[in-house]
Amino acid sequence: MRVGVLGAGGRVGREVCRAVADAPDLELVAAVDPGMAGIDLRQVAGIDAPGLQVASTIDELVRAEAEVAVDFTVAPAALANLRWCAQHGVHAVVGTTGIPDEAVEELRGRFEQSSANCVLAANFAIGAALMTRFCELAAPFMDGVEIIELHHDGKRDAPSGTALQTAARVAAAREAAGLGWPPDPTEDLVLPGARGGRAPGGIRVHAVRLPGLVAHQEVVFGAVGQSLTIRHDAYDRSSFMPGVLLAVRQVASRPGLTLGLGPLLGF
Ligand SMILES: NC(=O)C1=CN([C@@H]2O[C@H](COP(=O)(O)OP(=O)(O)OC[C@H]3O[C@@H](n4cnc5c(N)ncnc54)[C@H](OP(=O)(O)O)[C@@H]3O)[C@@H](O)[C@H]2O)C=CC1
Ligand SMILES: O=C(O)C1=N[C@H](C(=O)O)C[C@H](O)C1
Repeated sequence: MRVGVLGAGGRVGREVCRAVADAPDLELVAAVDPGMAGIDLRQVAGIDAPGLQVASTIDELVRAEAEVAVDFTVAPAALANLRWCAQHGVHAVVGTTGIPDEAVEELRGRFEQSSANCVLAANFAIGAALMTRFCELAAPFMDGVEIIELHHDGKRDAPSGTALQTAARVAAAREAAGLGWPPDPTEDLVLPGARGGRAPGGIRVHAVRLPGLVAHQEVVFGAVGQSLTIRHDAYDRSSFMPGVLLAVRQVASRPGLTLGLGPLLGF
């Protein structure tokens, strides 16, 4: 499988370049990142990729005959890249967050019409996919729930894509169980924002940004006399790579657009 990485100079993109280059069944054929165009990939990602320079535009994927594009960029760029992939018949594995729901639906239509497929997941860490699944299981049995996500201080979007996905799945599980929005008893909001943002389904989301953190999330459920906390910690960006490689290997056999890692893991 010939793979091109979009956002190759970023925190996650560099890790993806290394993971693809190390995988015996995959070939790293292109690396795109406009801000680092022309720089040798050995310098950018610290891997042995003789002759591979960072390219400035996605058109490099055509020249390099890439079969799969892996996108870890920023939402507006990812949206343009994915439209390009659907149009040019290049499969896409996407981890970029912050793409609005309506745009995801537009992309679903485009990939349904395309010879290429797309796997889009807000979190490629297998532990994070399990966290979301465990939250769905807990949701019908607990009265209240709030999400606290904690990330490094270089993160551009808030709240995280993982938190929004978790909120959506927990809200759907609550609704299926006949539960409404979680109770919110605050009467006097002394400091605006103190109760976080309210995701669809009424679930409160709190975003923490601090140096030293990587990617962490706590989902706290409450019921009379008890609480249940489900937490996932990514201490290193290598944690996302098994999921990314799984998606790269499976994307050609999953028609249309697949949302989340769950379907690839069998849940
Ligand atoms: N799904 C998952 O498992 C995970 C998802 N993420 C998400 O991935 C995304 C990237 O995160 P991270 O690596 O930390 O961010 P970075 O800012 O470190 O990396 C993004 C890179 O993409 C580059 N870029 C911008 N526009 C383009 C373009 N059109 N083509 C190619 N490259 C482009 C940026 O360049 P410049 O800086 O010059 O703009 C930057 O080098 C975020 O949305 C984040 O939330 C992160 C971790 C895991
Ligand atoms: O920007 C990050 O770092 C991460 N982004 C993703 C998100 O927004 O959920 C996944 C993970 O939390 C790391």
